[in-house]
This record gives sequence, structure tokens and C-alpha cells, in this order.
Amino acid sequence: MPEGKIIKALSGFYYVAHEGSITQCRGRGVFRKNKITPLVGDYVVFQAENETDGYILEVGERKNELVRPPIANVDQAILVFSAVEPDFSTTLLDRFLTLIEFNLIEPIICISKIDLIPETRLSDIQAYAADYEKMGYRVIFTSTTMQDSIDRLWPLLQNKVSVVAGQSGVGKSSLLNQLRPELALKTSGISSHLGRGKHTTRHVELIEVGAGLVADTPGFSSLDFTDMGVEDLTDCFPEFKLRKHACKFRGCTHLAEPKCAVKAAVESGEIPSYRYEHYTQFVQEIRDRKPRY
Ligand SMILES: Nc1nc2c(ncn2[C@@H]2O[C@H](COP(=O)(O)OP(=O)(O)OP(=O)(O)O)[C@@H](O)[C@H]2O)c(=O)[nH]1
Ligand SMILES: [Zn+2]
Repeated sequence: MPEGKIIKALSGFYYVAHEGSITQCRGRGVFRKNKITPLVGDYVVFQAENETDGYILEVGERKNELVRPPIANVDQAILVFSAVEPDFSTTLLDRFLTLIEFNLIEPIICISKIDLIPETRLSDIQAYAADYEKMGYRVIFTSTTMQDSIDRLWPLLQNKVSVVAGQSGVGKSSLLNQLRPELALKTSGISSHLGRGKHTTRHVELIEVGAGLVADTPGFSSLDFTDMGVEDLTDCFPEFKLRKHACKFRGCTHLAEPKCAVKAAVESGEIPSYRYEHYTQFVQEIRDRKPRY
């Protein structure tokens, strides 16, 4: 039986890509019984009835699964943060990074709208970029006015399933449009009756960008730490994870424990203090969370 990947779901049909062609498939009744809903991004085994139609027989195990947009097996998140309008915020960036790490997704930090940075803010933004690079993150600067920024993003998408994420107005749709101009996604600046209304998109689709696939709908609209415990949180900060073996106590939460390598690194300035502050803030948030029944 052929295997493929669902690249689009619409009105009960799943569009399965396999060796360069697309088969329009229905799920088998057995899925409904077992509560399996195939998702865009799923690897599936299918049976072709003819050249264009078929049935999905089996859904492969997922490495992760997002709720909004509903998509499975995401490799990478293009995290768009504008330098200005809205202003760059490390608090929000750390929140996104934590959730992305928790979902086993690799982030790429895109600092957008760099054409709008005033001279006085430039060194701040560059210092933040250097901090995040030191933690091991890839940081790129982008602008709709500079095609070369997109050219730098392009090769990073190869052989990956990527989603674009970030708060409202940072330029996610603009970035997707730059990657695939024929998408003509509506951006806040331009009102076009031809472009699809951004809030009317009911389906999600993986679109080919070079040798990679990118979700046409931005992800991570909910930013709370549901399902995450404090012990999960420590590993979502790569520079903490790197040092945890040097902490005196196994399972150190880097809070009140003595001889903590993370706190030592914060004190010596190796870890930026804002990262540690955000960490403690998120810990508090998780602890204050109402228990769910
Ligand atoms: N100067 C400048 N403006 C930009 C850039 N990128 C986006 N914009 C503008 O910023 C505004 C918001 O851009 P969008 O692409 O709609 O942002 P979005 O993140 O998709 O916003 P939501 O759909 O609300 O989530 C629009 O007016 C864009 O034209 C950029 O690199 N430079
Ligand atoms: Zn510690």
C-alpha cells in the first residue's frame, strides 16, 4: 500500500501527496470509531481506488500535534517578532519559545520590520539577537523591503514542515506572501477583495516553498502553559538544560536549591537575567493554574 502525507483537509476529504501526485482520500469508518481524526501533516497509508481517489487506511504515529491550526508533525516554527510596531518583547518571545520547545518544534527567530528600526534602538535589538544566538537559536532579520532576507530563510525550510507564529501585526502574512507571492494573503495594510480574508480561512494547507512545506495559517494562537509542569519547563530553556547536570541536586528547578549551576550562570551574566525572570514568572503561572478535573 502506498504511503503519503496529508497536505490539505477540506470538507471531509484529505489530500494525500505521494511521489509527486495528490490523491483525494476519505478516512475509513474505523477512524471515527477509534476517535482518530487524520490531520494535515500526518503520514498515512492509503489505498488508491483509481488515479485520483482513495481511502486512508492507517495514520502513522505523530511527533507532535497542534490544535490551532490543526496540524501534525511540525518540524519548525518561524517565530516572527517585529523590531518595532509592535515593539520587540523578550517576555513574549520567551513565552513562544517555551511552548515551541515543549512541542518538540525547532524555532527560527525572525526579527521583522527591520527597515523601521530607529537608529537608537538598533544596538538593543542586535544585543538581544546575540543573546538568543548564544542560547543556540537561529536568528534572522527580515523586512518586506529586502528580498535578501527572504532568500536567507528559503534554504532553512528545506525538507521541513514549518508553521509561522507570532503576535498580531508583526508581519506573518507579509512574510508568507513574500515566500509565496501567489498566495496573496490579506495583510492589515492592504485591503484586497481578491485576497482571502485572514479570519475566514477554515482549512489548513501545507504549501510548497522550495523544497519544504509551510502551513498557510499561522499557529500558536493560545499561549498558556496548559499540560506543562514545572519539570517540563526547565527543559524548555536550552541554556538551563545545558547546565542542569552541574546543579548539585538532580531535578533541580533552579529556584531555591543551593549550588545551582543555572543561578550561578545568571549571577555571572552568562545567562541574561531577563531569561531567568521569565522562567520564574512562568513557574509561578504554572503553580497558580487552577487544577483541571
Ligand atoms: N515597514 C514594514 N512594514 C511591514 C513589514 N512587514 C509587515 N509590515 C506591515 O505590518 C502590518 C501587519 O502585517 P501583517 O503581515 O498583516 O501581520 P500579521 O502578523 O499577519 O498580522 P495578523 O494577521 O493580525 O496576525 C501591515 O501593514 C504590513 O504591511 C516590514 O518588513 N516592514
Ligand atoms: Zn539548578
